[in-house]
Amino acid sequence: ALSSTVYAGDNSNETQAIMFLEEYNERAQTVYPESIEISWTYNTDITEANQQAMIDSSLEVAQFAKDMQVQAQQFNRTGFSYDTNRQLEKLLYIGDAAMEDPDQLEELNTLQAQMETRYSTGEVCLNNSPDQCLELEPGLTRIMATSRNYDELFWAWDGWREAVGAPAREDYRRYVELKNIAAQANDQPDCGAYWRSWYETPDLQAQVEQLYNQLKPLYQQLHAYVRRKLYNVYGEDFINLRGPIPAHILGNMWAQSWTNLLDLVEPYPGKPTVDITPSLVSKGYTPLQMFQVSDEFFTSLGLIEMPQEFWDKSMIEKPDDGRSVVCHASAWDFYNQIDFRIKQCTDITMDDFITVHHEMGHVEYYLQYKEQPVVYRDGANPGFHEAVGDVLALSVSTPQHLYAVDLLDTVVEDDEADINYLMSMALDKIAFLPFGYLMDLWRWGVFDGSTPSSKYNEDWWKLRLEYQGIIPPMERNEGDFDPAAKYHIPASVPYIRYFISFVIQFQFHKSLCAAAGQEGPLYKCDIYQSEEAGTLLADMLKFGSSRPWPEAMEAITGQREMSAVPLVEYFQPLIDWLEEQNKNEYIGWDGAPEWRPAAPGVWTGAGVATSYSFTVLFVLLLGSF
Ligand SMILES: C[C@H](N[C@H](C(=O)O)[C@@H]1CCCN1C(=O)[C@@H](N)CC(=O)O)C(=O)N1CCC[C@H]1C(=O)O
Ligand SMILES: [Zn+2]
Repeated sequence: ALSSTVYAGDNSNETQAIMFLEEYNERAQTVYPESIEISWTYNTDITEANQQAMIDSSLEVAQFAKDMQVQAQQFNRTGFSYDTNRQLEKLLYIGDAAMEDPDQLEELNTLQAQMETRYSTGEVCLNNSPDQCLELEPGLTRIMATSRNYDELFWAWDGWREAVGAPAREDYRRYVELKNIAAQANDQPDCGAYWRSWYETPDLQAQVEQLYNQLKPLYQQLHAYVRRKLYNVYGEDFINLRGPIPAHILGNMWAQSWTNLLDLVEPYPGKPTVDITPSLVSKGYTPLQMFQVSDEFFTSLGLIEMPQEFWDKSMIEKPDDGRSVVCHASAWDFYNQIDFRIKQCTDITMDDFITVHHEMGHVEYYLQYKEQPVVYRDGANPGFHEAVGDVLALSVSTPQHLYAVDLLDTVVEDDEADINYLMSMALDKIAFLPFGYLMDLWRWGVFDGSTPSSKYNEDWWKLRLEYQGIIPPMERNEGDFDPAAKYHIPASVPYIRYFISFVIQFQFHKSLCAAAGQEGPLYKCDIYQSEEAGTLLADMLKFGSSRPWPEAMEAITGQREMSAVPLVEYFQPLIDWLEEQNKNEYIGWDGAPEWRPAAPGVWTGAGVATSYSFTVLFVLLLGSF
């Protein structure tokens, strides 16, 4: 609906409107590619000059978007066709580019670039010695994934927040003010409302809250079971069996995925592992081979292969020439129907193998809708874009598939092995749900003013306790700014899309499995080489954002709603198993409100040095007898 800021002109000539849209589509495919290439240069070589070039270029693109908006506003759209109307509307709401004051837009772009640079170059140094510094990828990520030392984990967790969290607070406070000014220039009350408007779903918040409440019992069961297992490892000083879990011992810097705890929590340890990390390493897999295996899965469905330019220009490994890069993995559409890339500091792990599929899912979507007008080269909604790669990964991850493509040497098919597999999937998909939900619960509160900057960290940890059932290993205060330790906050990338994706990907999986003629339990389905499944998916992807997302949902699932039912169906055997396992556990974490974990010890890396020197000393002593 049009209102004060964005008004209608009086030109009712639809032929002129269509000619304008065609001219826009032509010019956009020069303006955007040039700017995205400059952004790519910064992302793959962080320097002051490249950062400034990106800021300058984004100001030029904003001017182009503004010029186009003024032209789009001349039309009176009331009598126009659905498609002309929809295309024009996409040109009226242009995000930050709508800001009236160019100085404020430059300030905002500079803040966003500075926050991204701080995060991407952040590091934690041992004993403050500059030659023992670790960046997030791969150093700190590997520690969070593999260490079982409570103090070492705290060192990495706290050091990262000290390096990139607290220092971002003031930038973030000003960023929020400017983002809200931009939102109001797009006729929205605040930035959270503007981000939600992309879903064209008036009751979006109510819908995601309902989905979360339907899934909360699954999460509480998993939380209780994992808490018990962590209690067996870390003991009663650090784990209270009726309370929240310390945030730094869940195998991930943000506790958003618990897959790295599989060796601690596996229900039936005797079975062959479903984690292919050892296989990838022992078989000498390279990042390129990981990408090729993923591409082969996509093409086995009849989907479009990655083009030559993708292989020529992507960055799939962290450079070793001293360059600073934005390691956080991402997929890139250059909006010229030719250039599509992934930038990933790929580590040889199952986590990164899954991420490769996630990113390639984005590129597949780009390829499928590249014939659409530029204004429609987007997901049906942002959650759809996040779901594509993950849907395929649900098939790839099955032990049967991994065995078939020689990524697992042995596979056992019995009830216990199935429970092990479902546990490994739950550690990713169920553990994620509260995090995927709370990230934007916090940000929506920040943008609408209910969370003032004086309560940024307090409200963050309130949500982390209420939804994730985790607690900081040490008392936090407003001198900290922990949300900025997660990429999407300083990088200004909305997050509810991932929560939505984790729900709808199981709806898509169920429909694609039916199309592939797979009859067994949903968690065993593998759509590999099914052209029927591929066609069903591709036909929806080709829509881009040309139709409202319920139509895209209907194209795949035959109905128009988001639903948690397929996710619950997929995990049902594990839910039953967990309820049995947990029958004497305290479910939830409100049973010890006064409890706090004991303080972590100081980690100087001495743990390694001491044990090493002790061994040497011991051998010397032996030798002297
Ligand atoms: C690893 C992944 N990186 C994002 C993604 O791929 O979504 C990157 C960075 C932000 C947006 N982005 C893109 O690539 C977009 N250009 C894609 C598009 O919209 O076209 C990521 O952040 N993930 C994956 C699981 C949960 C979440 C996390 O790791 O918390
Ligand atoms: Zn994504």
